[in-house]
Amino acid sequence: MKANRPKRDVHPDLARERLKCNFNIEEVTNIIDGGKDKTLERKKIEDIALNNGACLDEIPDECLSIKERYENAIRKSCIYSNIVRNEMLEITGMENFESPVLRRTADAFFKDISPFMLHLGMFVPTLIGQSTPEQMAEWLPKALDMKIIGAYAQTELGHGTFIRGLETTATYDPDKEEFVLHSPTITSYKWWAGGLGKTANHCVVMAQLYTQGECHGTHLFIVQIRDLDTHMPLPGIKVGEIGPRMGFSSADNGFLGFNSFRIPRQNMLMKHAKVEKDGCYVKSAKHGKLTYGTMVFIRVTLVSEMSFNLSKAATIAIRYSAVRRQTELRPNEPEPQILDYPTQQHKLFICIATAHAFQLTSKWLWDTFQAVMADVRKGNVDALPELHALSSCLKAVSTSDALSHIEQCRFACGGHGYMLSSNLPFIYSFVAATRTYEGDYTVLLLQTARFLVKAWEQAESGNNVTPTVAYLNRTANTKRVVWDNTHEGIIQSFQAIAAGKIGQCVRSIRDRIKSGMDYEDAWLMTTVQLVAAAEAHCRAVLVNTYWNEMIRLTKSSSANVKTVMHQLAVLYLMYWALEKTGDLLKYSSVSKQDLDDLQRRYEELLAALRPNAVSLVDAFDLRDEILHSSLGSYDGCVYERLMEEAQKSPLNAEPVNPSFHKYIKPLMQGKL
Ligand SMILES: CCCCCCCCCCCCCCCCCCCCC/C=C/C(=O)SCCNC(=O)CCNC(=O)[C@H](O)C(C)(C)COP(=O)(O)OP(=O)(O)OC[C@H]1O[C@@H](n2cnc3c(N)ncnc32)[C@H](O)[C@@H]1OP(=O)(O)O
Ligand SMILES: Cc1cc2nc3c(=O)[nH]c(=O)nc-3n(C[C@H](O)[C@H](O)[C@H](O)COP(=O)(O)OP(=O)(O)OC[C@H]3O[C@@H](n4cnc5c(N)ncnc54)[C@H](O)[C@@H]3O)c2cc1C
Repeated sequence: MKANRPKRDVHPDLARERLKCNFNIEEVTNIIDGGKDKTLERKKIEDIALNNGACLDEIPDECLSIKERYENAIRKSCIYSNIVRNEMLEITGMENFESPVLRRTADAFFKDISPFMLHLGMFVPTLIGQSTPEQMAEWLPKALDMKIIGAYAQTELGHGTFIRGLETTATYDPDKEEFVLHSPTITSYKWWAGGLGKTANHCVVMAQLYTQGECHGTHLFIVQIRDLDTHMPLPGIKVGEIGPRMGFSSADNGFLGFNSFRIPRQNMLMKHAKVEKDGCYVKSAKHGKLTYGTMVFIRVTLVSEMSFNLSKAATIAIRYSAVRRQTELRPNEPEPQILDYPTQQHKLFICIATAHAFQLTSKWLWDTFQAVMADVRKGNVDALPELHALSSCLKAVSTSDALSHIEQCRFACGGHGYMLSSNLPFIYSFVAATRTYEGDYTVLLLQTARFLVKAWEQAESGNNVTPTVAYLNRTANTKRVVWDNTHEGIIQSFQAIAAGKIGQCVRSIRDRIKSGMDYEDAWLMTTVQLVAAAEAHCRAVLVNTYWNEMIRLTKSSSANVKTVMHQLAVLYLMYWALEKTGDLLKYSSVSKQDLDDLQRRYEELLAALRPNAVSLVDAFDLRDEILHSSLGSYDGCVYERLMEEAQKSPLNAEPVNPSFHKYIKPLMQGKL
């Protein structure tokens, strides 16, 4: 049911903030969306979804029981998927089913997450990326039409990171032309898959393939797990929900075990390898890791997902900071808006800049991904290692940075930021999971580090390396870069830090080998440094890409938009330079005086951005229905909304709670 919200006048402090804006908000929105057309398309889609849908709940999700929350999420998912199927995909085109607009609009329906998210987010992309044309023709239309609902079951109780260690087996039986899926141990039970517990009737399963007595490693299979009519688990399937967790509370993350469960041979996803009727294994892929393709795809999409989540948190915290007043600066003067405190600006303006940095970088990464995949389709897999290294580190660093900045947004809202009605705790717990899923932070940075060490050795011996590490050709044999406080200088310093750290890792590994260790131990002992080197490389990529994309995308912008976009990018460079002063001192010629100057310029930039702060978050163009926040709505009526939300607490349904008569009164009377 749709709840009606009273229309309120905009809070005078927010109204005054908007009058200070000196740039064209719509132009900035267009840059974020990827062009004027994209903004129009997004707005049209949002109108369709939000004018049709049951987006607001009478009772907040957090006041429902686990079961009620799930059932409500399913109800809304069905409404939303109908709108997606019947109206939105008409606009975006069927091939853009994963469009960020659909993801963004979904937030108006789900404060937390839809149990269908993994169907569209991973099941469908796996069908597209891993099926033969015949398999695609069989499964994809059913999946897009919601005739089947899928999950992605890879992780097991015993293994998430180490995919080669998965224990579920798929053994081919040539007599019946079937695979037999089996979970031999408790640790082999599939665990975590979103939507698997109660919602999905199909799933993609990763299992060790055995045929003709030989194990060929992990492969993907499509498996029906529930009856399409009764929804009962099929015989041989044990499936359920894994229990309450930190977030993801409206989705049914599931477990799944197989007891010699049979599926037809055609259910092995055979784009990159197949098993013939007689059991003969034939590999067609030119790269052994193409079955990991869905993970690479999601890692790429997560960078823009992080921008979106950060833009929500920044909008909430900045609007709140414009209406919140606290502490007299001088006796008898009005209390200032907390946004006037430079410490508050330091917490928050970096969130706006980072949302831009991730958004612009994510578009560039998406284009890179598309280009590499086009090459792969033609049989050229040369660029795959670089894409894997890039998507791994950008996923790791963007999720980790988004998480800590979102926490800063919560700190910036004081006690009220702790309220679920602010939505900051939901955003935080959603993003907290992204640092772990689709590859844990450390594990992915170590993947990037493998690539970097090889690239460093190439550059050291004078060979040209691939574009994202091309800076190694300039810096691999340089000791310290000369400090220069322009944007080019700061970007080069980040590259010098990365090169210096990678070089140090290579030397550590070599020294350890010289002292008698084997390569594996030398690598292991160096992993703390390797993670730091991969993070440094990622920061070098981020600052460079953000800067270049900002310049490219503002070429035809009006002067004030150019200025404000430039200011944000400079803020981003300076913030990270100041965060990494130890590294700068180690790998560049920066002096104490240079760092003091940088600090002063950073503080001046905070002050310069201050008048445009509210308009910069308005430019994210996040409708109240998407923000779900008592603190962040466009009108800024924070206190009215907090009070309104408080009334919805189930504890306020009755003036006296029965526990008073049952426990407190007897306690007071000494009768307990
Ligand atoms: C209509 C309905 C509407 C309903 C409403 C919903 C609306 C929503 C709509 C929008 C949809 C959009 C959704 C977007 C949001 C998405 C949200 C998604 C939520 C996701 C939830 C989570 C899911 C999961 O977590 S799935 C499980 C993921 N698991 C992992 O990531 C595991 C991590 N581990 C690994 O990746 C590997 O094990 C690894 C890489 C660590 C090691 O692998 P290995 O096999 O052991 O390899 P190794 O020996 O170390 O390396 C050998 C060699 O191979 C290279 N390598 C490894 N991986 C790759 C790769 N992927 N590509 C290329 N190369 C690779 C590696 O680098 C080595 O190279 P060399 O050094 O050269 O030897
Ligand atoms: C909300 C949520 C949703 C999920 N959804 C799905 C889903 O839909 N489908 C699915 O298949 N999976 C899903 N997952 C599982 C997820 O992909 C895994 O949890 C993730 O890949 C991490 O693996 P793990 O849990 O085995 O952690 P572990 O690998 O056990 O990590 C534990 C710690 O060990 C460290 N570590 C592990 N290996 C190494 C190493 N080689 N070197 C250094 N340190 C190491 C890690 O850094 C980490 O600190 C989901 C998880 C979450 C939290």
